[in-house]
Amino acid sequence: MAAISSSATHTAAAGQAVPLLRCFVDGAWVETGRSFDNINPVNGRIVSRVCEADRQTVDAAIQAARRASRGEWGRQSAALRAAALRRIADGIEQRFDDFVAAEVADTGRPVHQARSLDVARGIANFRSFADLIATAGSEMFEGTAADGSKVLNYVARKPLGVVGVISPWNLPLLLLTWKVAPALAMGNCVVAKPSEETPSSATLLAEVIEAAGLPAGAFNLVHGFGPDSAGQFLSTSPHIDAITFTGESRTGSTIMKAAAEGVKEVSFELGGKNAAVVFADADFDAAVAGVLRSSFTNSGQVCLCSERVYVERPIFERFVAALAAGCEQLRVDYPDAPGVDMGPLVSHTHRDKVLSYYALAREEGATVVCGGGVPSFGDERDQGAYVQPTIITGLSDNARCMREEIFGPVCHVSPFDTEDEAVARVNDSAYGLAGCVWTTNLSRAHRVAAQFETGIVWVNTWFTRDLRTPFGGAKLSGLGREGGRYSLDFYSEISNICIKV
Ligand SMILES: NC(=O)c1ccc[n+]([C@@H]2O[C@H](COP(=O)([O-])OP(=O)(O)OC[C@H]3O[C@@H](n4cnc5c(N)ncnc54)[C@H](O)[C@@H]3O)[C@@H](O)[C@H]2O)c1
Ligand SMILES: O=C/C=C/C=C(\O)C(=O)O
Repeated sequence: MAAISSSATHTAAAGQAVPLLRCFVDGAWVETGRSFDNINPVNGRIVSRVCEADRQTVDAAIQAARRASRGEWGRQSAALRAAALRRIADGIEQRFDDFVAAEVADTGRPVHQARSLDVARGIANFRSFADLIATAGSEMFEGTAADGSKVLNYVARKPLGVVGVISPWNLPLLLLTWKVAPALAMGNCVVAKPSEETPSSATLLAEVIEAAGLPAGAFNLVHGFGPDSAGQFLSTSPHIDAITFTGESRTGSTIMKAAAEGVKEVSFELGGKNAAVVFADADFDAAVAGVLRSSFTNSGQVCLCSERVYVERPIFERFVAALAAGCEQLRVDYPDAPGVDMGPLVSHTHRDKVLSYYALAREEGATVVCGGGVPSFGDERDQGAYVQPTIITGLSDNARCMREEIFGPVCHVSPFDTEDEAVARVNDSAYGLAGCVWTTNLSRAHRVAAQFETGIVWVNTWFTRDLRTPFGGAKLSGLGREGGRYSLDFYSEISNICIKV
């Protein structure tokens, strides 16, 4: 288990001592009257106990952030804020193994993924926004007043003030820092509420930010759940200036209703039902490997994963056979097992949701090409939240399994005959987050990608990220874009100043 130095000790029901993860408010570690178990999904054992922030604790965090936003942090120069972000990045790097252990304990993901993706991106997120604010200029327009004298118009960016950050459990550190880094970079103060499923790396982040010497109140961490808990207390508070949220679309809708009350700025990264389209002219082996990655990475618990795969008919049977062969070779195992490809789902609750879709697929008439159940290990992992990676075919596009986000290691493969048919079927979705196109025809790549009603399209690759680009979804998949200057715009109050020279 990670060395979470800020934790106290809790005696669990079975009598064993486990860490008690605390909230971080106004520069102090705070215990609250209520707490909840944090469970390791590999074996169902308790990892730690977590303090649940009540309304008073959340309000205290918001008030501390407000004081700090009126203090030095909000007035810091961009150079000093960039230096602070770099200290945070360095602090994560120095405790790299602690962060890896935290992510693995909470999620059961492969250690190699926690190293190469989750923690690496936590560092990169802070460094990329430090670099950006250190070099980002602003706009200036020269003009002429009515009396003929010269006027200068320039754009000024000021902090919004207090930003609420609510993040999900699937890529805990990556997604929390993807919001916290730009929010702090732009001089805001933050109250962060990580998912109740994954509190450990967020707690370590608070330790690193504390050690980096940011003023008390600049960053606050409140643990808890959504409804009637810290998430709701934060998102409905009239004393925050903006809310940035990543999670399910229906949760986003709930938060948006609350934000409407005070006309709060919102940025939403929500659900998806992403499609991959494989043309007959694709590099066959690359497409098979790419769809295996885009369907089963992180046990399918990535918002960008392909749950719908459309394959041009001439190669459909061969592609399904090759994909199934690859799926059956995926190693489902302990996080540190040699060659492990996939760990458990994040919780028993989520496993039951995914298994309910495996059952629904059968009810809707699907053919289960491989997987479709729960692996049997004959050891403690049978008390974990493992499911088999699964491929299904044979459903109509109107089936629930083709329209609802499952968020597990499963994809449905359908044949198509024409490019226009493929595009129409991809876009026939309430979601619009990401898409993938596999083809060696350059004109077709550009033509098809431009027609996807999604915020992101990858061609002959997947989840390749340039942090300067706009990231976000259309339709039910989100509101706004973050990344590069798009984040600077969201996390700033932008004003125009006109000076008669
Ligand atoms: N678009 C993206 O970039 C992106 C990235 C990752 C995950 N996601 C989506 O997130 C979902 C999985 O994450 P999840 O299960 O944690 O989502 P979720 O909506 O259940 O919870 C997300 C966060 O919101 C909090 N929350 C829940 N209800 C709330 C409420 N009423 N008020 C305030 N806060 C509330 C939770 O405690 C958690 O911290 C999937 O739909 C996935 O597609 C999207
Ligand atoms: O599960 C969704 C993954 C989101 C990834 C990002 O937000 C990113 O790569 O910046």
